[in-house]
Amino acid sequence: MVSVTDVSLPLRVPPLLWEPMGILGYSSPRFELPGDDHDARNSGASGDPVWAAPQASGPLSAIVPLPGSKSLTNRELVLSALAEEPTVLRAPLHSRDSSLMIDALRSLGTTIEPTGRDAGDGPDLLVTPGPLVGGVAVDCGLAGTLMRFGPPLAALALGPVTFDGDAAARRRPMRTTIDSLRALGVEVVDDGRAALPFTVHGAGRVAGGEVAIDASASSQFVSGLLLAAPRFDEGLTVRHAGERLPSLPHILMTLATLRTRGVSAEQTAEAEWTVRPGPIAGGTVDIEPDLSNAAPFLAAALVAGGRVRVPGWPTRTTQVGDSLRELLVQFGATVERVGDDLVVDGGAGVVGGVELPGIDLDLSAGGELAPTIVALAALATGPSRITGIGHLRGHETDRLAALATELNALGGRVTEEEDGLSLSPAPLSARPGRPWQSYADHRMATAGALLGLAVPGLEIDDIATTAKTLPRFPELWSGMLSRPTVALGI
Ligand SMILES: O=C(O)C1=C[C@@H](OP(=O)(O)O)[C@@H](O)[C@H](O)C1
Ligand SMILES: C=C(OP(=O)(O)O)C(=O)O
Repeated sequence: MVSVTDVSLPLRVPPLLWEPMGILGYSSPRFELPGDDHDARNSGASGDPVWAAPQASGPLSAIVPLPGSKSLTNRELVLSALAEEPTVLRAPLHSRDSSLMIDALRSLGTTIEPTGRDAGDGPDLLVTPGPLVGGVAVDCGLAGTLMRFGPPLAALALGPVTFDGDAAARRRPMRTTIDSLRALGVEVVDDGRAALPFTVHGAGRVAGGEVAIDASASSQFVSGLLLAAPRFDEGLTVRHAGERLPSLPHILMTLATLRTRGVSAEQTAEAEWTVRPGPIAGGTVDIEPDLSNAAPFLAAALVAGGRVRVPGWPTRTTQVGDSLRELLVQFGATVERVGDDLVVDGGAGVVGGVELPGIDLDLSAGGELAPTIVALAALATGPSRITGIGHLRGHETDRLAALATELNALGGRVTEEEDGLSLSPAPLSARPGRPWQSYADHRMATAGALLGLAVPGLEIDDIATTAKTLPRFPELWSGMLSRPTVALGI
């Protein structure tokens, strides 16, 4: 759980000592491949070298420490910018998505500086709110959290704020953000496509009140409004009127982060949430490790066999990644807590002859886990059906099409349905010269790496795209595969 406590804030650090877009090396979605023993040859769709997905040489015995949650980091950055006092974010995520959020908030008038501590994945951050100013352009990259959380905050700025992003970001659904702001009296100018790019003309205040929206394409439409709502004159009640609502845990996470900072934020009906106006506290906020990014690593135990341990698994959390504890059991894993850590044991694993069962699963609550779960289902010996994930067509890429295309290119038998995917068992094999395509989607890239444990010769076109939420993915992945058993003692 995040916690807010009063601390004495550290001294300001000169900004030049730390520049997230420079020194940490994720100013673009590409970054240099870390030195490991996997060949980089041929060329992927991005023009970068392909990454030869490593196979496991034996059962795993790995401890994989994961950096901070994307969803918590970007919520806490927004709340810190809107707070009445400074906040220290401890162990935040440093990745492309969080870096873009930091840049956006800085340009809007927030001061964000590193503090002393860096446990290896980047420094803690001191966020000092300032008056929100317009006249700026925000690059959302491909970050859903920025394109949906940024505009309601920009409505509180004085002046125009233009939002744009990657080519793929211009295809992501934005209509509900635009329509809801207009319904609240905020001027938004777009080119008629109800997509990026568009401009929010902030008037320095938003009256708030009530708004009915269709959040069936993304829960982030709800979260974005709720995060800014304490600063609206009357607060806000958001009512979802669409036929389905994906990713409910992420809305509950939003309410929890608001409440932890002293804001009244409640679910007031089945699909209705109310945030009352009031000050947002600062203090110190601890960011949990990203449990959704744990998915491919923990699932690796089921494929390669052996045990994978993720340190610092929270005992109570709003992260949907916590549901991996049940999901992986459905595939036959043993999952246990050891102290503060989570350990997944996959026995001999697929490569050791274990047959994974097929599954029938509604994943609407945890769509961001789908690429990992679908990859496991593709290795199962029984048929699977994964439903409730139609909204994944509006994620980083159309994930249903991408998963079906890439798995079928390996010989899989995957069918796209309106609301999900069905899979029939089939042997998978890599086709020389035809790497697994990531479609600029970090979770497609990690799903490919997971399959590569069991599919000899599999190459990934663009492993660097994992920098969206986990810049050290290739390094962590090869570390997981190479560490000696005894030294780790698990
Ligand atoms: O609010 C958030 O932090 C998120 C909400 C979800 O979005 P959708 O509701 O669009 O699936 C999730 O998939 C995404 O990775 C992060
Ligand atoms: C859907 C995802 O990201 P975003 O926050 O960009 O929507 C994701 O990380 O799986």
